[in-house]
Amino acid sequence: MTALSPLESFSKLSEESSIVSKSPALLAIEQLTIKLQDNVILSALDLALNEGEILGLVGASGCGKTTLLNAIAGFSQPSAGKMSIAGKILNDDQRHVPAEQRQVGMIFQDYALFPHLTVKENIAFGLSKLTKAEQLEQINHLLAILKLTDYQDSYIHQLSGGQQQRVAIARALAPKPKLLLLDEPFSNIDARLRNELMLEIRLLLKQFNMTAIFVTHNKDEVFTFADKMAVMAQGKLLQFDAPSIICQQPNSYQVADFLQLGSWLPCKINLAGAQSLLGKLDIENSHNRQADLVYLLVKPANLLLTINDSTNSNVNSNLAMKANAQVDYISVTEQGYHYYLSSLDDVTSDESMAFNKLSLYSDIALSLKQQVTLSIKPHHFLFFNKS
Ligand SMILES: Nc1ncnc2c1ncn2[C@@H]1O[C@H](COP(=O)(O)OP(=O)(O)OP(=O)(O)O)[C@@H](O)[C@H]1O
Repeated sequence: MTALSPLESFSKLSEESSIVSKSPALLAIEQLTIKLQDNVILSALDLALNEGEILGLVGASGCGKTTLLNAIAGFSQPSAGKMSIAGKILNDDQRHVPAEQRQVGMIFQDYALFPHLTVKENIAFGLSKLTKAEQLEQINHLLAILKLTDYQDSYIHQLSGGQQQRVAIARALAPKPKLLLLDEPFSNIDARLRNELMLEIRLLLKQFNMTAIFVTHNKDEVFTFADKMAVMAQGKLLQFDAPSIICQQPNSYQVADFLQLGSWLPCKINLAGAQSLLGKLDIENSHNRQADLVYLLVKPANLLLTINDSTNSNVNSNLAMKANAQVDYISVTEQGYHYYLSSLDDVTSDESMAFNKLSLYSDIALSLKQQVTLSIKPHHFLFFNKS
């Protein structure tokens, strides 16, 4: 996850906790269905965004993220559903407001800036309805806020990727849209600069109280940039909430698995608790949720590692414990060694309980195929059905 300073985390959390809806949604989408060449691409999708909120849209390739942006921008016509911005209906059974009348700005992945125009001329594009004096005032204001004044007469190829992106944002903000759509805005930015730029642009959008939706393949960008997160799969919205809530309480196996919130331990729940190859897990109300086979979401920090090595004095008390896992994969990361562990063949008679790719970070150096003992720290267990 992209690291935030404590202050940034605090301010982001305060913002997240204050996003409770008090006024009608700026963007309201109800039961939106889009068919392209007779294929249903978006299916009965509901979404509401308040003024000033930034939404990060994630989902596997082909799930319909760009199709949703295009529908909001007015580039494609829904086959059913209703959509409105600031109370103005854009689409319903009778209406389809054309793109140019929607007050929606769009920033494309490659920015689509005009190479033959200067920075200033690029920003002026779309301001033709204003007088020359009004245009100049608006352009100078944006140049100053986006720190582009010194580059106003430069051509696009003379700018860095980050500067080009700021021009694209200035051009999109110039006509004062009610909603800004950004398709993978950070994918062309050098990883080293990305975090800094995201925080800068987030602050800027907040200054304008701009409502925005951005598409990304990188969930870490959502944590840094967005107030809300929408997880999509196969044209449907799986979960929509603040990113911190989705991380702590994913609503399905699919969401937790897509966001890689942890790894999976098969368990069987009966009156005694949850049975797994890492021992019995005490859970509340297990009589309410007896289930054949469920999957426990295991965050790396909740796994405890014991080395099965008689020379290690720290683990003498555990010498009687039998190894239940082996190391399958090792990499070195900032958080220590990263291991994938799988269950040993002889620890279960039931294949369905076997685990693999349990993810664990540790400072202890292990070798491939080394046998270890794993256990789970007691915590609020999250179990999911796979289907
Ligand atoms: N013009 C079109 N005609 C028919 N099908 C289309 C058209 N455009 C997109 N699709 C299909 O719609 C589905 C969703 O595409 P879309 O581009 O919205 O996905 P995405 O989530 O943005 O993907 P990616 O993350 O790869 O950009 C895909 O299966 C795609 O093949």
